[in-house]
Amino acid sequence: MAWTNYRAALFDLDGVLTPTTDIHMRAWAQMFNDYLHARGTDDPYTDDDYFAYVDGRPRYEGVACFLSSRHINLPLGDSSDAPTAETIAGLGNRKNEYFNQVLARDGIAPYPGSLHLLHALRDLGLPMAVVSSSRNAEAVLGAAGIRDLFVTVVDGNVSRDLGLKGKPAPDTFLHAARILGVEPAQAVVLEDALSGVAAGHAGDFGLVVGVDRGAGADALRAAGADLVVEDCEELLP
Ligand SMILES: O=P(O)(O)OC[C@H]1O[C@@H](O)[C@H](O)[C@@H](O)[C@@H]1O
Repeated sequence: MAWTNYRAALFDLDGVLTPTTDIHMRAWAQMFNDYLHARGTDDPYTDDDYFAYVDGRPRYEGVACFLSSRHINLPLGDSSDAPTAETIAGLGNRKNEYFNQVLARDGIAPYPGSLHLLHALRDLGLPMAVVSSSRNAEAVLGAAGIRDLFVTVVDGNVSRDLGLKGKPAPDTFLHAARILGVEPAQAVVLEDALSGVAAGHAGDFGLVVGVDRGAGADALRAAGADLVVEDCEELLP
């Protein structure tokens, strides 16, 4: 990987730097299946639903996208909704409780290959940012002990405060590139979610790397990945 051709690296977090996708996936499955069961629906929520409708999107957009695939219409509600509320925000908050319980109980460590790559890029002096839809990104980076490696973290909170469109729109990646002072063509985007790869592609970034943690190499390429790897270790300079 010729990193000297680029001036910045923009990393997605969940599934690229930390194995938090597994925690998110389990939390989503528990929440959606409990909810579908309570509605008396036979057709369960599956991992395929996660990759198609939820992965990489901001929390409430993931809820809305999945429910709409099942023709279930709920009011949006508000982020202050109780986790018991039958609203899009309430269901998202319910999932967030499960996520935080597991994070607090089990902690999180970065993928070893990702940590090697981060250290190698730091040694090259390449500025790095995290661009995550998650509103838990700072907590995950802190728990993983890697927050200091990044100039900036554009997460779900920053994006909400600035009114940026979430992935698959390119806005959050473009915002991070602006903070790092580079043109999109000079930056590499690293993503595991189809929505995130699509965001990198839409932003005309110099290189969009798909990290295949389950979405599938063909699907990542179809979403706009220029290169697909199974682990960030393959990207060492
Ligand atoms: O609910 P959070 O922590 O704000 O995260 C929103 C989304 O953030 C993304 O980074 C994850 O890939 C998704 O699984 C998650 O649903």
